[in-house]
Amino acid sequence: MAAIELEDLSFRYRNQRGEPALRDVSLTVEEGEFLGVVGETGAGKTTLLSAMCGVIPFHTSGDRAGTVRVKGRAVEAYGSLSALSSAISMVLDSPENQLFNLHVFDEVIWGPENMGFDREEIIERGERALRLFGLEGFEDRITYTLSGGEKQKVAIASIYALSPEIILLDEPTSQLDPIGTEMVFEAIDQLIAEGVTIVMAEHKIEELAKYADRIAVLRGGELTHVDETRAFFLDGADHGVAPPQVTELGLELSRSGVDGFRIPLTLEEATAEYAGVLRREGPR
Ligand SMILES: Nc1ncnc2c1ncn2[C@@H]1O[C@H](COP(=O)(O)OP(=O)(O)OP(=O)(O)O)[C@@H](O)[C@H]1O
Repeated sequence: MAAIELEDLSFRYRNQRGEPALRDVSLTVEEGEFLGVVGETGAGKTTLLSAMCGVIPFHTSGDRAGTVRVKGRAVEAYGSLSALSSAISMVLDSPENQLFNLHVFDEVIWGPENMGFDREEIIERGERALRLFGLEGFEDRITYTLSGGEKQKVAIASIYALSPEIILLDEPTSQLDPIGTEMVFEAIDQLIAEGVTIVMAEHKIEELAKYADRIAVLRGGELTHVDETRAFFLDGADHGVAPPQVTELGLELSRSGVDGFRIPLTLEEATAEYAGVLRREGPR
């Protein structure tokens, strides 16, 4: 069964003028897939993710047409955002907006507590989430003293503790430096290993090239292109997204030196590494 199905989805915010935020978007996300969503500012990425996870229509109203199904069931049929959250949940771009508790462990168990699990299950879920994302020892850390990357990892762990089968990430690295970005992608790697379905809006095309199974392009609210990642970059299709440049990769693909200081790879190393990524049976 598909994880998410969109059929002719259109949406206009209540106070929106001009073109609607989404126009006739049809798209299927398979179970266990990692779909990257790219597009310029205002293209509709956040709106698309909000419609997938039920923020639209449960939280944000407007004119909506078409259907959104999560695990074969229309989003409205779930009845509420919290009913949907055990199937699909979203990580926002700013961790500050989604960390509510003073201590890391309280943050991670906050969702399971609100779902009404018994105490043993709550603790088990919290510990498992911290273990999975390498956050053991962070239990008593004060959330606002964490680095940006650590905060975002805690945010992902907190969503993971709800065991949703589908996790949406809305530009989770947009406010992070390269080290923080790497932390987030390490966490995403864990989600992939756990078989979680992932939809991620992301500007860092090099990271999507490495991790995503398919890439979708939104432009002016329309889905203009969707393809398997390898074909997306190699087929030269006119999707308007610049392929990862080797020179950019030279900056992106860096390794840790002393005290975590980043050492850029040489151009030859970066080229070889990117070719290696593509040579494997696709990016993933
Ligand atoms: N609450 C709102 N009310 C009215 N219009 C909105 C609202 N939120 C978004 N929009 C408009 O809908 C369109 C799509 O916005 P959206 O935030 O989905 O784009 P985006 O691709 O996520 O952009 P960014 O990369 O800047 O986050 C834009 O024209 C935006 O101005």
